[in-house]
Amino acid sequence: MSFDVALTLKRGERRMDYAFVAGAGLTALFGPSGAGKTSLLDAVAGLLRPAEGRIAVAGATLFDSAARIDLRPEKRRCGYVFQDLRLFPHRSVRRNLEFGRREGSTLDWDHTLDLLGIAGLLDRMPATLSGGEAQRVAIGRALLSAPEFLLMDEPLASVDVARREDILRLIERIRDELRLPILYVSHDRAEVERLAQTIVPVAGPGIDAA
Ligand SMILES: Nc1ncnc2c1ncn2[C@@H]1O[C@H](COP(=O)(O)OP(=O)(O)OP(=O)(O)O)[C@@H](O)[C@H]1O
Repeated sequence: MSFDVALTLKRGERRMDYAFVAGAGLTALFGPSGAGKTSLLDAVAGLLRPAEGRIAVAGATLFDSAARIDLRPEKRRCGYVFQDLRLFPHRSVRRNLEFGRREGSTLDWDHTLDLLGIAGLLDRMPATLSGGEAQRVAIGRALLSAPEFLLMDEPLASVDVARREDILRLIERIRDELRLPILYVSHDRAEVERLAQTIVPVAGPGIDAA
């Protein structure tokens, strides 16, 4: 199993329940705005503590309330591509990529730059990048941390229509060549149907309340 999740998150007054298992490849969390997709990625990354439940990725238990397991974020070995990218604005692309870099990555530095087509951007500052370029740098930073799996939150959100296809193909290559399990958030059905081996509908708290 790539992802084996059964848990409850509480945010304010809201309670969100998730339960799914997924095999190899890309698993898409699909649902409307506010349904709780980003909250789940944060929980898998170890940035948001579940009220209860269990999270296992590729056979490793990251969180299990019953067994009192709660690995620290840096022990979870995930590459997280945030929805807002979170590149460091005062650091060059090179220094952004070096941050969190870890030896043992499936791809070395040169191959990563090559795969992403970002070798020519190393001396640029994030504010000077287009949406698509910034997205590729954020994906590069995640890959260079030698992750065991990837979390990607709406990676096409800040990419203009003309560059969408490039990023879609890139994500397909990461999925097929690196074979990392990917948990991917989107609210676009066509995108999800193209990319995902497993689709997990996230209905959100509105359904619970009904
Ligand atoms: N820091 C927070 N404190 C309290 N409630 C929060 C917090 N962040 C999110 N929420 C609530 O949790 C619920 C799920 O939010 P979340 O961001 O996970 O949804 P989402 O499906 O990722 O939405 P979107 O597609 O708009 O990013 C929402 O009702 C939201 O208002």
